Amino acid sequence: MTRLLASVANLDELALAARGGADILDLKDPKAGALGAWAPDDIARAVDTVHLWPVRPPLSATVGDLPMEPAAVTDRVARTWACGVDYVKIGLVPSGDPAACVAALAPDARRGARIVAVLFADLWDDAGRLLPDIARAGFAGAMLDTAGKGSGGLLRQKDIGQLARFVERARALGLLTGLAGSLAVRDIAALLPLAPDYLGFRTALCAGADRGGALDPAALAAVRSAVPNHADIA
Ligand SMILES: O=C[C@H](O)COP(=O)(O)O
Repeated sequence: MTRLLASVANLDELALAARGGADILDLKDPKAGALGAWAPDDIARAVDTVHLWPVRPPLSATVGDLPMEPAAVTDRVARTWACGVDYVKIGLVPSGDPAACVAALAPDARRGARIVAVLFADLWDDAGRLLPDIARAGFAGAMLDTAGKGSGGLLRQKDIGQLARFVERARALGLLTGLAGSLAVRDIAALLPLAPDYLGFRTALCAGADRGGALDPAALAAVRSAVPNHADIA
């Protein structure tokens, strides 16, 4: 079953996205880059907020667009995980040493941190190349997204066959799988047959598809109605 991940920029949007039926709430500052991070205090506040709700959707948090230096990456992932989220998303880019960063995170994963690697379809020729390392390091999942939000979106960067191979390869390695990257409502029907664990959205949830603008409940409702709701089906 494919779930809907909604990236939210603040606590108001966190509540709006939950009310709108998002399955995974992703704490991200869209104005601060592809993986713009919330401040740690705000992440902790979001964790406290959802703990008061009768039904608590999983929370993920991004760590910012970091250079591929093991010390920087491990520090940010550990600090974000310590805030109490369910998943920490870390972007991997081909410059620097992404493989060393993945290996350096293995001890955190062994201690229980659920880490999701975000690979960027517009930066990696073979986005699946690092998947075996990611699985070996004990990451919880891997997703494909786009770094350049003006790059036309995921389906402009990779064709359906390439996306299917990425999802299959990650799944075969035991990883949760996600797809994102300026996805629009019209893209959803083509992606659902690949059965990723989740599809991620920010741009499509905002009025006028303005990623830095506010989350629009009507836009979220349109996305929600295109991604079958597992709660309705169950
Ligand atoms: O993780 C999901 C992303 O926040 C998607 O953002 P986007 O739809 O603006 O590419």
